[in-house]
Amino acid sequence: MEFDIVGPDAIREGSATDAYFDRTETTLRHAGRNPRVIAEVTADQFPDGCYELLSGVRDAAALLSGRDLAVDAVPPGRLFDGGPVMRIEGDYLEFARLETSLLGFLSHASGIATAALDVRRAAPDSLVLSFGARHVHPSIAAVVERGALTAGLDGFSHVAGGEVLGREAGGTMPHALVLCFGRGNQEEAWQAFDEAVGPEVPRVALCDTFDDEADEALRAAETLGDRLDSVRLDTTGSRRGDFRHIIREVRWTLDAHDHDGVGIFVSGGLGPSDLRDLRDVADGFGVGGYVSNADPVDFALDIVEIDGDSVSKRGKLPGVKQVYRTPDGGHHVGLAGEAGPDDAEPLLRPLLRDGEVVADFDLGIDAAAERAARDAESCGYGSE
Ligand SMILES: O=P(O)(O)OC[C@H]1O[C@H](OP(=O)(O)OP(=O)(O)O)[C@H](O)[C@@H]1O
Repeated sequence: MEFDIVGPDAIREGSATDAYFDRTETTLRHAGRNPRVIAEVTADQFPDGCYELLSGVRDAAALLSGRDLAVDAVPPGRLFDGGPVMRIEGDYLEFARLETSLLGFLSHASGIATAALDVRRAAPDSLVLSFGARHVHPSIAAVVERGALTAGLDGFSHVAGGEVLGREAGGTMPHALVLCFGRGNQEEAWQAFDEAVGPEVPRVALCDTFDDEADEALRAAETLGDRLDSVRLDTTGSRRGDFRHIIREVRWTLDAHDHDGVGIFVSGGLGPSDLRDLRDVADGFGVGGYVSNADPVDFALDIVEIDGDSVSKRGKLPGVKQVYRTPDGGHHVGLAGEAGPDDAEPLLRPLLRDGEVVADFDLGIDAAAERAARDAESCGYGSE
């Protein structure tokens, strides 16, 4: 049996498309038309103060590379608010059928990265890990984890996603491990984990499986002593009551027994408002669904110039555009042929020429994360 996965070959050669692009190609070839066009990928036409974080540019570059196209793009990790994030110039039939996958790459990845930035900004000084790959189709696990890292989260859980990204996944123990040792035998589970895993794995004991969190946390600390890095509380929603109070009680109990070096890591159904509420009492967070289940950004691809003439469908803005970041963090959209605002930085930069990624266009995760952090600060994204 095969998985329901559209493979890389179908994406690259363009059968991963909507059928109407097949019809369009057939019709244009029949009519002998293949105009030179400029098309832009845009979410909102005008800035409205709601920034989003761009991701997926690397996959877009992989899709469009090797073709006779000139592509300009906003680099991954930049925040945007209205106007194009990508511009493609070429014969229309060179890329018509790629629109479906191109928009999917950018839309899904940017939605996830934006949600991850919400989380990052909610707890800027806490350890925050991405746990949400379990909620999505495994074929996009690397997209989730790249988005998390681009937004500045500190790590992620998906092993194969990490292999795609060239980064190592992190994690300690699930409830299943503790359950396998049985009720009343949590010490055995924590002890066996400590004996079994490599020294590089932080000893984080899951302390909510059978008994009271404060009780289990103390037992874990007494079992592993100085080797215990942290306890993880993943108290299920139906038993949670006042999670902040539970965390403070665990902290109190650990401190009262001279285990003040043991950190408290919490997870389970958390989003930005929870992190704001808990960031002063917890040392770290695992966030899953809030990031991985984010709505995709509503990108569209629109032709804005054909054979040198400005054009657009109704409701879209004709003409080739540039987007700018001003020193105060503002985002501006203007025609590419006109001057931008004073001291503004143009954000659309050459991405592909002659089928190759332009040498200084850095598609790496670290560069993207640095841009995201800088932009979020300058735009005041998510500051409360
Ligand atoms: O709720 P999210 O933010 O999406 O977080 C993802 C999951 O991580 C935690 O599971 P855990 O690692 O404890 O797994 P387990 O319950 O299967 O042991 C938590 O219980 C969530 O189910």
